[in-house]
Amino acid sequence: MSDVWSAPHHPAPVDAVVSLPGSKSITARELVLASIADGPSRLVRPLRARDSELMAAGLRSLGTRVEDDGADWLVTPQPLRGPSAVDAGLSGTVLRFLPPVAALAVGPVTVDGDQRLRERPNAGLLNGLRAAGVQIDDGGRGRAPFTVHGTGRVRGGAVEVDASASSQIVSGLLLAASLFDEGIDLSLIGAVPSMPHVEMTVASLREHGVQVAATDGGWRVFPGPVAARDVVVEPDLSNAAPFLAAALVTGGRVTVRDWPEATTQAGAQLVGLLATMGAEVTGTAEGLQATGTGSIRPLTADLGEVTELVPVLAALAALADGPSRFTGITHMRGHETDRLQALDEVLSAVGAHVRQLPDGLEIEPGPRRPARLDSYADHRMVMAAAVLGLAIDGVEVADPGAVTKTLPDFRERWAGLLGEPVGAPR
Ligand SMILES: O=C(O)C1=C[C@@H](OP(=O)(O)O)[C@@H](O)[C@H](O)C1
Ligand SMILES: C=C(OP(=O)(O)O)C(=O)O
Repeated sequence: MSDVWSAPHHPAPVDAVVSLPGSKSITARELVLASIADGPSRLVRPLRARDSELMAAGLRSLGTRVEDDGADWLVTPQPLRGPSAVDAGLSGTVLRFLPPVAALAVGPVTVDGDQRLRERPNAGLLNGLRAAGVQIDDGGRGRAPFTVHGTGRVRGGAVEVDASASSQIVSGLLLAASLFDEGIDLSLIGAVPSMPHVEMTVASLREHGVQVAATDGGWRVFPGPVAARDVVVEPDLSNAAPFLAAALVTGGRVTVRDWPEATTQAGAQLVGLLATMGAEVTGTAEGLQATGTGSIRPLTADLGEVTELVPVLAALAALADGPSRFTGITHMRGHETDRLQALDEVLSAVGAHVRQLPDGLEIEPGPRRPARLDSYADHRMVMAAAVLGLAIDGVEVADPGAVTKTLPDFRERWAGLLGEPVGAPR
C-alpha cells in the first residue's frame, strides 16, 4: 500500500517560528573537500537526509573515514581506493561531485542509483574528466551507470566543458581539481544554469585555502593542498521556501531562525522574490520573517539562478491574483523529475491554466479544485503540494516520502508550523 498524505488545509493565518536543518549544498561541498583535505575536519549541523547520507556513504566506500558522533560528522581523509560501487540515489551532487574524487582513487569506482538517476544528464562531466586524462566506461550513454578507472593521479590542465545541463558539472570538476597534477583550466562551452551554486563552490574552495581564479571563459584552479577546516553548516535556505510561502498563502507570519547575514546560498534570493510576490520580508532578532497580506502578486522572472525555488514559487503563482511567467529554467527537465512537465500536471490538476514554454512556464490561476497529486519522487514537488494544500481543501500527495531527499521530517515540521497533529498516512 503506498503512502498518501492529506496536505493540511489551513486558510487561517499562520504564526510560527521555525528552525531548519543544514544546507544540502554546503554539506555536500564540505564532505567532498574534507575527504581530500590535509587533515581531519568537523562538520557541525550537517544535513542528515538521503542526499547527504549517500554522499557520506560514497566517500566512505572510497576509504574516507566519516564518523557520526550523533551531532557532528568528523571526516578523516585516508588514501582513496576502489573497487567501489557508489549508490548516488537520485542525488545530482553525488552524481557529479563524487566521480572527480573517484578519479583520484586507485581502482575502479562504479556510480549508479535510482532509475531516474540513469536519465539525469552527465555527459559534460564525463567528457570533462576524460579531457583531464581520466578513463571512464559509460557505454557511450553519458549517464549512470558508469565506471571511473582511477589510477591515483589525474593530469588535469585545459578542459572544455559543456555544463548547460547542470552547474554541478562545473562544481564537481572544480572541487577536486587542486589535487590534479596541473590543476584545471576549465573553459565553458555554452551557458551554465544555477550560477550561484558555482560561486558557492569557488567560495568553499577558497575557504579551504585553494587558489581559484575566474578566467575569460571559466575558472582556473591551481594545484595545491586542500586545507582541513571545521565548519558550522548554515540552515538550508531553499528548504525555507515552503515555510515562508505559508505566510503569503494564509496572510500570516513565519520566521526562519538563524538566517545567515551573509551567505553563498541561492535560496537567499527568496527575500526579494517573496517581496515581489507581496510579502513583507524583514530581518528580526529571531531570524528572517515573512508576513503576508492574504493576497499574492504574480511573478514574471528569469529563475535560472534559483531553480530549487521554482516548485514552491509555482505553487504560489497558482494562488496569485494574476498570471505569472517563469523563464530560464529549461534544465529543470533534467532534475529529480521533468519539473516543467510535473508542475504543469500538478497545477493544472488543482485548476490553474499552465503553458509550457521552451524555457519555462506560464501559470494563470483558475477555479481551485481538490486533486490527488503525485510526488514524482521529488522532494520539492511534495513541498509545492503542501503550499497548495493550505489554500485548497482536498489536496493529497501520493508517495510523500520523496521529501527524505533533503528534509526527512518535512511533514512533522509542516504540522508544527500549522500547530496541527501530523496526519497519519493512509
Ligand atoms: O551544486 C549544488 O549544490 C546544486 C546545484 C543546482 O543544480 P543545477 O545546476 O543542476 O540546477 C541546484 O539546482 C541543486 O539543487 C544543488
Ligand atoms: C535539483 C535538485 O537536486 P540535485 O542536487 O539532485 O540536482 C534540488 O534539490 O532541487
